[in-house]
Amino acid sequence: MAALPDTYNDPVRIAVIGGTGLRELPGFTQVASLSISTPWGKPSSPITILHHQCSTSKKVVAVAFLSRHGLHHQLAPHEVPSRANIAALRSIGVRTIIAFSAVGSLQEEIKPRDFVIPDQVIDRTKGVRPWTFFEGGAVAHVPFADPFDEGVAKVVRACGHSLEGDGVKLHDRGTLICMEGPQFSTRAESNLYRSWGGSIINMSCLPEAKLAREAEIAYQMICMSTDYDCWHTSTADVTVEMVMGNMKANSLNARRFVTAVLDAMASDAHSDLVQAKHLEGSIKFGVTTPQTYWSPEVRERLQFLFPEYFN
Ligand SMILES: CSC[C@H]1O[C@H](OP(=O)(O)O)[C@H](O)[C@@H]1O
Ligand SMILES: Nc1ncnc2[nH]cnc12
Repeated sequence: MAALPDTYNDPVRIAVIGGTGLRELPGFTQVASLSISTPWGKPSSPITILHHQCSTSKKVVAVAFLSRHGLHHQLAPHEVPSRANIAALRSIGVRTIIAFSAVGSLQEEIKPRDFVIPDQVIDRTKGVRPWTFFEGGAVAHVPFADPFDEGVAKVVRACGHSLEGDGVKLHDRGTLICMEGPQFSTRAESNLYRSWGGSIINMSCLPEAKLAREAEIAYQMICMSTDYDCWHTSTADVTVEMVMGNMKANSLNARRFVTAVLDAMASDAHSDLVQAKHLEGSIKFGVTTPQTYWSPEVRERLQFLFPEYFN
């Protein structure tokens, strides 16, 4: 097969970040494979540009796909270069990210293979992952009270519900615990998270969601439950085999879900949402360090991220 072009000229507004068990999106036409370098290094994988034909309008939209843990799942959660991933996606025009994640369930009613659209996160990472673009001489603070994008979430929930009864069960909201890993939780931790009101647990929402917010990108995670972690008294404790087994068994539904979301997002009615017009400009007012005090390195980094704001 001929190698794919390594350039793509039009801006790509929507990206899918695939996680465990979703390393590619089969069924979409691959039109380019981009190797992008950023001031924060290289992303987890080449960014594949896919053409997706919307099933209703027949319109063709370009979608970027990035594999969070690398093409061969060689990056542990704390090794994922999230700053490079988000910066590379923004540099090709991305303003909306649909991020996919395999999660453990912390609640009886969220059964393995159910989908959850989280609306809150509790940060249990340990400060070992770089988590901001704004450091080393340029300080910024962005609101993060609602870590996911409610506008995108609404569309995603409607798509999930449209597939219900067809093997898909969807929970509209939930509090996601993002733990450090790579080891799974102890039983005491799992029970603690339940007592905090946690619904699901993973190792990869943060800092991805924080960096997306800093980059003015609308971000929503679609989670698929693969296990009951280790709190449940009548099911076996989580193992990788269990996670992979449920992911594989339900991969068709995961792909149908993502396809339905891309179809919906492609509609003209969602054009402003996909371009994250509602987030545009927020960083301009979030930076507290006047540009005159920026070092050349800081300027170069922030110009890469926001060429339209800082020159
Ligand atoms: C292989 S089990 C733990 C692993 O699965 C999840 O990955 P992702 O969120 O990328 O789907 C979890 O966050 C851990 O990284
Ligand atoms: N139980 C669990 N804990 C953390 N991350 C997970 N990903 C899938 N299952 C998980």
